[in-house]
Parts: sequence; C-alpha cells; structure tokens
Amino acid sequence: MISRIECTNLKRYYKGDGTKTIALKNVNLRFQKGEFTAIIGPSGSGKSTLLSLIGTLDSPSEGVITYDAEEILKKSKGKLADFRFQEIGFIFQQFHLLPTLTALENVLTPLFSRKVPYNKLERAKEVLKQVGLQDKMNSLPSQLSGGQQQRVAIARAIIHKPSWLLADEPTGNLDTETGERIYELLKELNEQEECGVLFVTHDPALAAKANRIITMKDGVVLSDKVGISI
Ligand SMILES: Nc1ncnc2c1ncn2[C@@H]1O[C@H](COP(=O)(O)OP(=O)(O)OP(=O)(O)O)[C@@H](O)[C@H]1O
Repeated sequence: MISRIECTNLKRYYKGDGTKTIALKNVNLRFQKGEFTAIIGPSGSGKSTLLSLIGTLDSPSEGVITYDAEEILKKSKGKLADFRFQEIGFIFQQFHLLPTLTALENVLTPLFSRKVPYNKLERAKEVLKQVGLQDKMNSLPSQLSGGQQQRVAIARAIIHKPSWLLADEPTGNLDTETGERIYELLKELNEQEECGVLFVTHDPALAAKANRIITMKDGVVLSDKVGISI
C-alpha cells in the first residue's frame, strides 16, 4: 500500500506539427495517502496531465515521481499494470461504462483475468451497495441516470481496493446537486477506506471543501493551500 507520492521537477511537453506544447513546466508536489486534495485551474493548465502522470498512464518528459521512494515508472509494462491494479483507481468525467454490460458486470471488469484473494462476485455486490446501487445491479448504463452511472464507475474504481483514487472532473457531467452527492461519496471513501483522493474540478465551491487545494495555471502550481474542512 503506497502511502506517499512525490513529484520532483516534473515537466511534460508534447511535440506535434512542429510546435512544442508545454503542459507541465516544473511541478513539485507531495501527497500523503489520507489527504483529500482538489486540483483546480483554468482549462489547459495541466491538471489532467498531472493526474495521468501520477496514475502512471503517461511518463514525464523530465523529472521524477516516486511512490514510497520507489521510481515505479522504470518498471516493465506488466509490472506497471500490476502496480496500477493494486494501488490506483481512476474516475473520469465521461463514465466510460461498457454499454452492453450491466452495472454488476461493469464493476467486475477490472478483475477479469486477475487472481484475487476474495470472491469477485461478492466483492462487486459489496461495492455497488457501498455506492448506494444495490437495487440497480442488473441495470444497463442506459437505464441509469448520470449520477448513478458515475456511482457504477466509482464502484468499478474501488473494487480492487486501491490506496489512491484519481478523479478527473468526476462531477463535470452532473448537475450541481448530483455532483455534490458524488463529492460526498468520494469524501466518505477517503475517510472510511483511507484512500488518498486527488480530485480535479472546475467548481470552486467543491474545491473549497477539500482538505487541500492545489491551483494550477499554465503548467505550474500557482498555490497549494489547506482547505476549510481541516
Ligand atoms: N496528447 C497531447 N498532445 C498535445 N498537447 C496536449 C496533449 N494533451 C494535453 N495537451 C496540452 O497540454 C496542455 C495541458 O492540458 P491538460 O489536459 O492537462 O489541461 P487541463 O488543465 O486538464 O484542462 P481541462 O480543464 O480543459 O481538462 C494543454 O495546452 C493541452 O492542449
């Protein structure tokens, strides 16, 4: 269980069609597992890039990320996939549910071809219950509201008991009230399961409720503050 993530001098640039886009300029950040952190900033400021790097979905152009002092990105692709499976749950703005699978089947997908020391079906039912969807296990995504679909996506993200939840605008497609409920659910998971949560949002009101608020602009961290809920 990884309890500390440290980013040192992170840079990420993209080269395409002759121009160089600098998504992250020089980011230095540390995260502790118990924290609930909001990342806020204008469009294009580098929030999603930072989350992809921390989630090992992408590699920095320069700089280092360590997980409990280990440079995981240096490992082989297979080892990296195992690391992601054990440690990280992703939640996105678009729920990315498979339309022909039921809620229960969607939640089970991360466990396909994985050996785990628990009963997969029981665990899937347990997490769906945890997100308040015990009555919707056999529904298809098209039969669920946006908020319910995001709950399925959250259940899928936590089924393998990750120590970190990385959420990229999880409330971006939801109305304010539904978004607040999803926020509360993530907060509950942070408190009960002790997952570290990194939460990208455009909503300053939601960000203000986090333990820690990181503001990004033009690829740099503009501010890193303790929020009001501490
Ligand atoms: N694959 C890519 N190729 C080229 N440029 C990219 C790529 N991904 C991101 N960028 C650029 O990097 C910069 C940062 O993008 P990023 O998606 O991290 O911002 P963001 O803060 O998450 O924005 P938003 O709030 O709109 O999601 C932007 O200028 C973007 O155009």
